[in-house]
Amino acid sequence: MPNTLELLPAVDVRDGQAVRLVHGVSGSETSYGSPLQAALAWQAAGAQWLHLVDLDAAFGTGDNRALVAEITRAMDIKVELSGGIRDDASLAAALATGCTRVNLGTAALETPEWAAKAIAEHGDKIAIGLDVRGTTLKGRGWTSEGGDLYETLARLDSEGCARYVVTDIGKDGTLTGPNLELLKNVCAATDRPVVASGGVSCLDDLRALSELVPLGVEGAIVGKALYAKAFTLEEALKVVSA
Ligand SMILES: O=C(O)c1ccccc1N[C@@H]1O[C@H](COP(=O)(O)O)[C@@H](O)[C@H]1O
Repeated sequence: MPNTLELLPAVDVRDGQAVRLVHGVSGSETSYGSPLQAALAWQAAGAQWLHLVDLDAAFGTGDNRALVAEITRAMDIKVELSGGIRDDASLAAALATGCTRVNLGTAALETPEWAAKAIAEHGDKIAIGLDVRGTTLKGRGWTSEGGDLYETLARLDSEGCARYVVTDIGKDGTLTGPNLELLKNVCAATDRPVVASGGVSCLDDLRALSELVPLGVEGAIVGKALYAKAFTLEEALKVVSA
């Protein structure tokens, strides 16, 4: 397990544009232009990872699969791909982009047998996105309820899930700081690495998340703060490598 926090700048794609949402609510988006340019900018700034989300596929309002594949193929860095990966065809297409891993969200809640099969077949190329309000999991673009966080975590642990990406929906896109209590509780409940998502607003948030690395927080997804220029990615990378 690495002893410094990995940073995953996010590019969320809706209708061909890089966007940020507030609380993941469809319609709340602010547009930031070309997702390829955003991804290339994060790579040029020194990112080792890109967190790339097809929001239309997650919401069921179409998809940006061709564009997401083009972006993934254009990257020299590791790519974590998510949004709408829910069956054999979408999983095969996602893995064929050459991404480093994929996140399954809704599928782990609605088709747990299929998700378990994907975990068994693809090992650490699969992460499960645990998107929560309180301790209730959410799927389908965070509009449907999917059960209890800790019960699902125990089931996925027993199925061999390699890693979790934990998003506090109440924090996502709000620049109000990560939910450190939630992350500590999840780390206490599993021995698998956890990637934190939602709420990062300033460099001190990254310092606070870095303190959770010994507990099992492996990385942090950073979105709005970078687009709003609260800090630069270069500054963030310096903070986490200190
Ligand atoms: O990232 C977001 O802002 C987001 C908002 C609303 C829904 C999903 C979102 N992102 C990620 O999409 C996948 C879930 O997709 P699916 O359920 O597997 O189709 C998950 O990684 C979310 O964190």
